[in-house]
Amino acid sequence: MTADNEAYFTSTLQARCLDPIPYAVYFGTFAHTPELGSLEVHPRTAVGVDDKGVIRFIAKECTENPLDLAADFFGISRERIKLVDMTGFETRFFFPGFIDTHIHAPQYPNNGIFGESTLLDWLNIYTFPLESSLKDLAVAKEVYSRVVQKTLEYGTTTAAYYATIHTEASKLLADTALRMGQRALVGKTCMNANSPNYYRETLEESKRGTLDVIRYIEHRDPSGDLVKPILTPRFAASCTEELLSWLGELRKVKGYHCQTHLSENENEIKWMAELFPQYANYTDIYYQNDLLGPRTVLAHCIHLTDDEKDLLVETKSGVSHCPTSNSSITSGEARVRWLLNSGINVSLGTDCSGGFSPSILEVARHALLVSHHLVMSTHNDKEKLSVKEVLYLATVGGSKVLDMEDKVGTFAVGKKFDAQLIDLCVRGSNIDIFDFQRPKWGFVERGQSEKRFGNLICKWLFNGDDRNVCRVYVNGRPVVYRE
Ligand SMILES: Nc1nc2[nH]cnc2c(=O)[nH]1
Ligand SMILES: [Zn+2]
Repeated sequence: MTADNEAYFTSTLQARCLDPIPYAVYFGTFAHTPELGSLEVHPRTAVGVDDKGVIRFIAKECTENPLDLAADFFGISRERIKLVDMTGFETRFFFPGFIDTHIHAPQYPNNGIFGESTLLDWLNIYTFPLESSLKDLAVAKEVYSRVVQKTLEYGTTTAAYYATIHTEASKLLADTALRMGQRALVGKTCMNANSPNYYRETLEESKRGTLDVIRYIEHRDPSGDLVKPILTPRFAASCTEELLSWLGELRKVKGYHCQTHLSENENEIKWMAELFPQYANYTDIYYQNDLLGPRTVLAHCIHLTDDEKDLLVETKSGVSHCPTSNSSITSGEARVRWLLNSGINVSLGTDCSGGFSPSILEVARHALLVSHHLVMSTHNDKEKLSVKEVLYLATVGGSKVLDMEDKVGTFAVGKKFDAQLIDLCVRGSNIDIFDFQRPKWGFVERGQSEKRFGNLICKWLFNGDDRNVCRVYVNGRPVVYRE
């Protein structure tokens, strides 16, 4: 740990990860997607959250005073419980926080800057020069605080981040997530081959840096409740076989999370075959080096063969679908339905800055549109993803891929309160709700809520943005608070 890092952390004693969590009861409309293709909407619902940020009770269509209910349940006085009552706002609803399973924090300044490039030239022209500049901790501090703040404002409560090859700057990213209260997996990117001289490490530096960052994160958040390390070989091409197998061994022995890229671009796949001729295919490189498993996140997976898909099924590896990036740098259209039907967990990633948007809501929208494009070429209507399905990928899908299904993704007793409060009618909103479209909850018959609210959720998916995010909670703590 450097003096710089220590000062950064302790200078912010208001670090949100250290704030006490209030006992609270949230009262209003709750929506979530517990199963693929389902949407549940529960008006007048009280959700009680304890001082560990855990949801302890859910009272649907509650007619009691929620504070009395919570005081009884927790066995403490009403004064010690925070009431967040949104029942007076019929166009507001709580939704589970979004989970971004693939984002390159250091690339955030390049969002929207990719020209006409495709993956391999994009890396050399735009990406490596920017990433290498984060060796400077002042640059890293600015970039990381802005990307964490921005993703929180878009409702991302959990993110799996790639940092750079730099050890100290990677630690700073973990500190930034902790300080701002975002749930995160943070990985020091490993690159000891086929990378420019100005942005490459030796095998020894990569191993030492990886262990150093893991130890640092585990020291900062010993329970791993908020921030955890993740092994991050950039992609097979940027690592020697020796580094891949060392990381694979570490993963197998210690059970760490792991993230990398797979089958994104056709030229990339050809390059892998040239670099690793002894392996059956691209996926086999990771398979034989023990990098696949239920805590492994594979970004893209666009051009997989049946054999490769079978390796993901066998190892229970998860996929991060990144449709914004795949359209921007012309990588292709991932066959999400095929992956889901094979039993593979699929989630969504912004892939900033291959993708131009930090918003998982926008990525969900693109996932739906890309699935329509797939139908236009395959003429198989079953490829289409619905609004409910892409919202599932944005929440529950992410929780499964990151092995956090017991913790986040839906509102359920025993899970953490990671949530966003959405207001469809906020001033300046991009969404226009007409009077005849308002939910008018007082007149909704039991069991009709989803029908009444479903179209509003569609309007949110297609036209919503950060202006509609009034509040964001992670682990029961408010981390974004507007008005
Ligand atoms: N989209 C994307 N693909 C990669 N493959 C290797 N590195 C990267 C990266 O930074 N972004
Ligand atoms: Zn990526």
